[in-house]
Amino acid sequence: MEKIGIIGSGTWGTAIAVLLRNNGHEVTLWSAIPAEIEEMAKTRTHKNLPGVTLPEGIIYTADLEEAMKDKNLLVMAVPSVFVRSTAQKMKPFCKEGQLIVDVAKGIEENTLDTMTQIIKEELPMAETAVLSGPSHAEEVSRGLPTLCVAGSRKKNVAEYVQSTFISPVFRVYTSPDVLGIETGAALKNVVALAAGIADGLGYGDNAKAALITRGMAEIARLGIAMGGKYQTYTGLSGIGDLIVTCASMHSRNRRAGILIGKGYTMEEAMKEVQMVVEGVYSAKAARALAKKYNVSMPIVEEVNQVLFEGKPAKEAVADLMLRDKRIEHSDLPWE
Ligand SMILES: NC(=O)C1=CN([C@@H]2O[C@H](COP(=O)(O)OP(=O)(O)OC[C@H]3O[C@@H](n4cnc5c(N)ncnc54)[C@H](O)[C@@H]3O)[C@@H](O)[C@H]2O)C=CC1
Ligand SMILES: O=C(CO)COP(=O)(O)O
Repeated sequence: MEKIGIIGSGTWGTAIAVLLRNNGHEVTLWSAIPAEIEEMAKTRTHKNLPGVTLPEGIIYTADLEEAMKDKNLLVMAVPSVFVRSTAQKMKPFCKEGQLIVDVAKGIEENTLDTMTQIIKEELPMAETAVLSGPSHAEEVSRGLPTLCVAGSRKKNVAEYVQSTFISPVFRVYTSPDVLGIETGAALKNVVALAAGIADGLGYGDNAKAALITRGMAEIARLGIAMGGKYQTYTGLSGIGDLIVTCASMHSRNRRAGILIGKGYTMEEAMKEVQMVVEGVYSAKAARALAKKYNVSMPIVEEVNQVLFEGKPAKEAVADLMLRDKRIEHSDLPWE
């Protein structure tokens, strides 16, 4: 049995608490918002996970020291925009070699840092890892079969995360490609906004499949330029997560996109979804990274124009359709 502190009690932190508690670990769940965690402790439910009763024995706290004290593993589960400020608050309680597994998916807008890079900057004494893949909280919290990948540069760390999280309903692979996992995780949210917008416009399944495929090409192009590995983008944290986020009714990014496609502004859509829409924050970072690495990302560019420059969604799709004629990438030379 491991002692685990989960930093963040949104839907994902809570679903992970359910998984890890059912795996027999001692689980402490922390929230920055005392009223939120008190309500969860009282009702053993989460407002955005209807029908799920939280298992017995989870410890609920708004005290960061309590959440971190004597823990074998911490899970960073706050939305990406709060990862830096939360890591700063964790500093006084963070011991040498403390393992922190990031599960937040994003790239910081002003620094272009990934989540484990932020954690390392703020908590240099910590050991970091990442857990990612197609894993909606709504399904994980109900014990539905899910597969993820645990990433660390160190094999023993990745394998420790794997053995802590793995269960008959949650299969975990390992990978040394932390950057590939983190870039796939953050960038798929931007493409999922585009997929949602296409749904909101009433465009069909062909358009969806095209966005997933060409979106993956953009993600892999940028990720590989940054140092990620091709195979990672064909794996669970790449195409796997992109598919589920573009297709699932649970996806916050897709749902926000649908509303935008129907004519809502970005702000109205985010308000309506009520949970974090990470793609909105990662979109600007993705555009900046595309520029920095001189990589073509037309879908990311159009999403930015729709979100932040008032471009009508229909016009964005038309502009994607009317781009210059291209070859689909192939290693096979022409005859
Ligand atoms: N929900 C899901 O199915 C999955 C989410 N993720 C990732 O997990 C991260 C968290 O997402 P969700 O749990 O869905 O978010 P959520 O929208 O359900 O929860 C947001 C939480 O943010 C917390 N919060 C508010 N202000 C804060 C502050 N100042 N400092 C720290 N925390 C604060 C609140 O406790 C709130 O519960 C995101 O990066 C998301 O991409 C990853 C995989 C699955
Ligand atoms: O990352 C996720 C599933 O793997 C969650 O995606 P959304 O934030 O779009 O719901």
